[in-house]
Amino acid sequence: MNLEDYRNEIDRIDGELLSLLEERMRAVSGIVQIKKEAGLAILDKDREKAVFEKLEKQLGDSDFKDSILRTFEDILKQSRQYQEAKLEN
Ligand SMILES: C=C(O[C@@H]1C=C(C(=O)O)C=C[C@H]1O)C(=O)O
Repeated sequence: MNLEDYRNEIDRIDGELLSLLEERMRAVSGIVQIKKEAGLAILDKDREKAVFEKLEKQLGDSDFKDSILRTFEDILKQSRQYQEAKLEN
């Protein structure tokens, strides 16, 4: 594959990631409504530990481990920030 081929592949993958991230945020949006009604805390450390344990098990190429896990740390951080903003309103 040449440079353009790889970039086309990245564009396709970015499109898939975008849809999946939107889908994930829609689920987060449902969760924050439940938390709001039940008066539950946004941060759930046990759940986050379980999320990361699952991800580590599913990881295929260990060479990407640190980069991918850091990306998920950001995804969860954004998820919490979104929920905090929703709870403020
Ligand atoms: C979405 C939740 O809220 C927080 C964000 C999480 C996530 O984005 O995966 C996981 C746990 C919580 O700290 C949840 O409680 O499931």
